[in-house]
Amino acid sequence: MRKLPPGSLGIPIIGQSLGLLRAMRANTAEKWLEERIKKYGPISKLSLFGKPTVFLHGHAANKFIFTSDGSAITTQQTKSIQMILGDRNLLELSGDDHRRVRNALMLFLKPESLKQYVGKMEEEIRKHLEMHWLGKQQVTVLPLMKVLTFNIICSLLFGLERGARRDKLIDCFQQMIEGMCFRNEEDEDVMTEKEILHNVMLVMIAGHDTSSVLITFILRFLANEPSIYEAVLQEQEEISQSKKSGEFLTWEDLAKMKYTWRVAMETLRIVPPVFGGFRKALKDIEYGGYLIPKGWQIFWASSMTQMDNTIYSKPTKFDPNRFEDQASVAPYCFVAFGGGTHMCPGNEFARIETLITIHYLVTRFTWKLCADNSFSRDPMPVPAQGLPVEIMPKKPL
Ligand code: HEM
Repeated sequence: MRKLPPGSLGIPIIGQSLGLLRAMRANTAEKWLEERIKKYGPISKLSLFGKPTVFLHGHAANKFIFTSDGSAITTQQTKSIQMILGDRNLLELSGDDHRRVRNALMLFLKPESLKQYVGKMEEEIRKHLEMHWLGKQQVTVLPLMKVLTFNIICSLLFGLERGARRDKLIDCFQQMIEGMCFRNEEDEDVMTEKEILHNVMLVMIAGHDTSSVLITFILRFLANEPSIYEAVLQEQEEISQSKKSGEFLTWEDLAKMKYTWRVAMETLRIVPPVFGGFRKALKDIEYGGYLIPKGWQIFWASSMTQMDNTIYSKPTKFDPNRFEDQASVAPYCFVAFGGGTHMCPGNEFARIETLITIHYLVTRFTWKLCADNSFSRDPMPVPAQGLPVEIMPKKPL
């Protein structure tokens, strides 16, 4: 007879939701989960957001969740996310429906399309720095990065100005819309109007909130780690010096920003913007000797795997060189972008906007932190006071 995982479902409806939310606000959610793991092991039951839940910890569990075939485990978001994004967004879809909608979205997010956006993103970043950073002595980074990443995603999705660059971009965007509005052999629309709307909403939200947190925390780590800052600066100065004044960055320049991307990955490891996620068991599942009953929620947490000292030595140390040889990072151990069929399709987009922004920030400004290093989760990480910094310009934009 298979048994349920250890742990308690807590009081009806509320269960442990308040405890976890409180811990997230206080930035002690990792500790909260660690205590569970110590007490019950890597598989335990609890009750979150009104549903019986099994919390699974570790890279083997990540693999199990991300690679499970759609007939056993499906994605499921909390009611509040469903209400904001609608029930036909990618995160809610599985199987053929998910493949169809995701393929349409990938027309916009694939590397060949992304190559066209480098100049457009750079324009947005320069404009942003001119408007919000130049001439200021102090800025608050997180809200500004939210404005920037929102403007980038809006400008790429909707705000195409006249000119040769627009003509190029419009082709890509048109491809995405055509992909979404494509008709199959039976002359049916590949995506319904509702799916187009729900997924544009998803890209707008998923595409700016996460990257803004990443860029903000990179700035915080760079301010605290002078030798790492120097190495990033050197990499970016070399690229800057190879260009004529005002010349745009190219796809090849971005490929040279290897160390800067390692810094970004280490930031994503220690402060993943997405703490974890939810799935739902579609049938009774056996895992690790326990039963996960049909209909129960499954909860995974990226932070827990990425701070596991059996995977990353001295996990609290900020060390970008861990990612020098990316092949040495075992599968399902770096899950800031998730994994499997629902793995973030915007990871390359995020990489490009992050690298260009950091390029401009380190080559044009220096900054000093004006608040302590604490942060809370809401549910995304929010640094103390939004990360106010004192800034000094180095050279014109
Ligand atoms: C640092 C930046 C980012 C991080 C850390 C991040 C993280 C994630 C994670 C963890 C998931 C998987 C959720 C799950 O499996 O439950 C996800 C999914 C998704 N992300 Fe991102 N993301 C980032 C940037 C972006 C950007 C820039 C876009 C779009 C331009 C985007 C669009 C999406 C979409 C559409 C999904 C749903 C995919 C699916 O269900 O098939 N993300 N993201």
